[in-house]
Amino acid sequence: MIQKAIGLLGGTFDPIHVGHLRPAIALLERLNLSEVRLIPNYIPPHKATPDSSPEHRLAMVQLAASQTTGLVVDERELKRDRPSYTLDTLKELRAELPDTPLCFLMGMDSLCQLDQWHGWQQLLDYAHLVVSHRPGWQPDFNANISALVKAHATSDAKQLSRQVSGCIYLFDNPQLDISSTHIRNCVKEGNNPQYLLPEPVLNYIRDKGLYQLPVL
Ligand SMILES: Nc1ncnc2c1ncn2[C@@H]1O[C@H](COP(=O)(O)OP(=O)(O)OP(=O)(O)O)[C@@H](O)[C@H]1O
Ligand SMILES: O=C(O)c1ccc[n+]([C@@H]2O[C@H](COP(=O)([O-])O)[C@@H](O)[C@H]2O)c1
Repeated sequence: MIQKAIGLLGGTFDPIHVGHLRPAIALLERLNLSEVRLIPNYIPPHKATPDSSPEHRLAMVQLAASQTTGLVVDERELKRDRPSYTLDTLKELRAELPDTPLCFLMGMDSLCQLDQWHGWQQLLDYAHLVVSHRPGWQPDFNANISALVKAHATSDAKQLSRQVSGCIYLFDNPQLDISSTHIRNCVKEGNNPQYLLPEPVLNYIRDKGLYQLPVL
């Protein structure tokens, strides 16, 4: 029997912010998910080395999750000493949860570049993709992504509970112009990023002196 769906939000989370958390909470409700797992990556496949260590990024994700019912932290990618390919994570989760719909959440920037991901054509064999709109990223896809969306898109949220994988759902979320890059730059420049991220996460950044420019 098919179980209640879960959400998966992978990210570098350097640091985690409201642009991650609001769509996660709204999708928990919209898709009637039993939980959303926040999955910090170890080595981001397509990004420069994060400014802060995996330990700090995990601690910030834990602080954010501890404030919100339904958000939990999944540390599995931090335990793999190699690039954090989503396909590997989804294969592991599918083996553990064969009857559970897996909804991999991402922003529109990620969907627009999905055909650069490792094994991208197999992702939908293991999970649904649930995509939040993000300022600066229009759904004007290249030929690969257009074909993928055309073959798999559904506007029926309930479809994601009826099958365990294989759908693309575009979420009509309010767009939040927030990024980790902007927050890191705010801190570096001595500006105040309050309200763009949870207060305990900002306190952690200040306590640990993260994202400060090196003193020359
Ligand atoms: N403001 C946002 N709205 C919608 N989705 C977002 C937003 N910010 C991040 N995401 C999504 O969350 C996931 C993890 O993002 P990530 O941790 O790389 O944050 P980021 O803000 O994009 O980081 P950076 O600025 O360092 O590139 C990605 O799928 C990304 O598209
Ligand atoms: O599997 C891949 O090739 C791949 C390529 C780029 C990003 N991802 C994953 O997508 C999520 C968001 O990535 P990022 O770089 O926006 O933090 C995170 O879980 C990454 O590990 C995965």
